[in-house]
Amino acid sequence: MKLYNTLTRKKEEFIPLEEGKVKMYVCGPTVYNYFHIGNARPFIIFDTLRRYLEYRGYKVTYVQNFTDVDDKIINKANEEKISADEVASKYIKEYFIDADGLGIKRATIHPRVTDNIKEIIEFVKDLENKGYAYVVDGDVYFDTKKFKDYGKLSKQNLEDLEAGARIEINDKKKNPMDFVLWKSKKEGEPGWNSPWGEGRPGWHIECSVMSRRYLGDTIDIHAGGQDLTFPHHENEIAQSEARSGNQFARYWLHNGYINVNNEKMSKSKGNFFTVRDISKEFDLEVVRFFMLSAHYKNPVNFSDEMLKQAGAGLERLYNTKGKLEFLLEKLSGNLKEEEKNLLDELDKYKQRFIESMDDDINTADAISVIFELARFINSNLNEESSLEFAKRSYDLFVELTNVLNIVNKEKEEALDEEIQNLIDQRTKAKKEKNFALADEIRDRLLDMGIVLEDTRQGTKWRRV
Ligand SMILES: Nc1ncnc2c1ncn2[C@@H]1O[C@H](COP(=O)(O)OP(=O)(O)OP(=O)(O)O)[C@@H](O)[C@H]1O
Ligand SMILES: [Zn+2]
Repeated sequence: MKLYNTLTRKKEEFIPLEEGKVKMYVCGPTVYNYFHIGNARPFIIFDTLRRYLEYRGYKVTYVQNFTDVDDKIINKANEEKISADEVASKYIKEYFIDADGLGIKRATIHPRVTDNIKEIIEFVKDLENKGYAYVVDGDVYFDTKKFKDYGKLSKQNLEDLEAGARIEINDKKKNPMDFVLWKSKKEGEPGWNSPWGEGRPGWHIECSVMSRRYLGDTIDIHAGGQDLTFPHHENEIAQSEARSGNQFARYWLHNGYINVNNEKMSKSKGNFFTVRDISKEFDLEVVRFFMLSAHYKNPVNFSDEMLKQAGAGLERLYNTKGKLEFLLEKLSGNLKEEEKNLLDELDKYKQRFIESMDDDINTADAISVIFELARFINSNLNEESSLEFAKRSYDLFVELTNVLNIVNKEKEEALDEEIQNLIDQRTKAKKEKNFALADEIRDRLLDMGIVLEDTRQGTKWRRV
């Protein structure tokens, strides 16, 4: 399997450190609000990578953190006159409601920063002892000049970074690119005792610490949105590698942006849609399907129209599954002679699906293969087929859709009453010579798996 590694700017063969096992860390949400469709992208994409790795037989340990101490959380707590911990706990609960709706599997561990303060202090202390950190008035900074590889992920050297940086004036830092590891406590903020006085951790240190605590000094995959490459991930590398002397993460994966009118969806710009709001109008499985329909590195423009299209595509796959389930109940018998060649064709879909996913988790191509499989099933399976062939087709369809965790909800069958109602509308339309409407209703019924037969006694129907 190949993955595009931001560190080398190349698609590389994925070889885990330990055979058969994958250690993976994904930067999680800052919990002060419902998360938006842009934030949902890394959660869905890297959940899919994890599911695919598991499908290929790896044992995956998957860590996704919650940033539960941060300026934005503190501001929200002060606005609402509750504690930062209450804000974070509320939105962690809400996170899981939306993540479940999106079909995102729980991480092996979902650590919170505030449960790791002791480990963070120890880590910062180590950096200080090794000469990579300095203290000014109770703040601790990382000394970027001391870490010779600084800039290796974002491929910029320190001088260029400094020249291009629009960094706030801060007289306490020795160099503009230095970043805070520990911040002294200010009025109205939560704080913990430390060797440098009361304070709280900076942002970047949490991921270095939690990744090390739960996965070890060197991990296989570290992932997040493209905006995290610099400075967040660059700083994580500096902290972790300065401390351990070993490589931190071997494969760095970054997803592209979800945009609105070609601008990154973000909380600060206000151009965002929360998953919670979208869930009032769409089944969240449609959002998952929409995300997986594009390659994860490509930018994607988000709109209602795109979601509707994704919904229609998903519906087609449900219809194929419905047809297969119907046939499984009806058919009998072993493979027929003429079906033997078709079995080879079935297997080709599986191979092509695997090839697509092996190519830097190309879910867009993998979904195209599933659509082709659906077309194959629709044209090669009917009431004359054998049960065995229907079963093989069904098993493959379910196997592939399960890897992406799509098309696996129980859909209610269209009710007879609803069908009769549509047939009556069509009969009326035909009487009124509105043939376009009549045809439209017939096609709609066909999409629901219902075939009409006009007889002298009136219109009869049956399931496909
Ligand atoms: N528009 C977007 N498209 C794709 N990924 C995004 C987008 N916005 C944020 N992300 C990713 O979402 C994840 C969660 O990050 P976090 O909760 O810190 O959001 P954020 O970066 O504060 O969001 P915002 O940019 O809206 O303030 C990160 O991996 C981040 O890179
Ligand atoms: Zn992180």
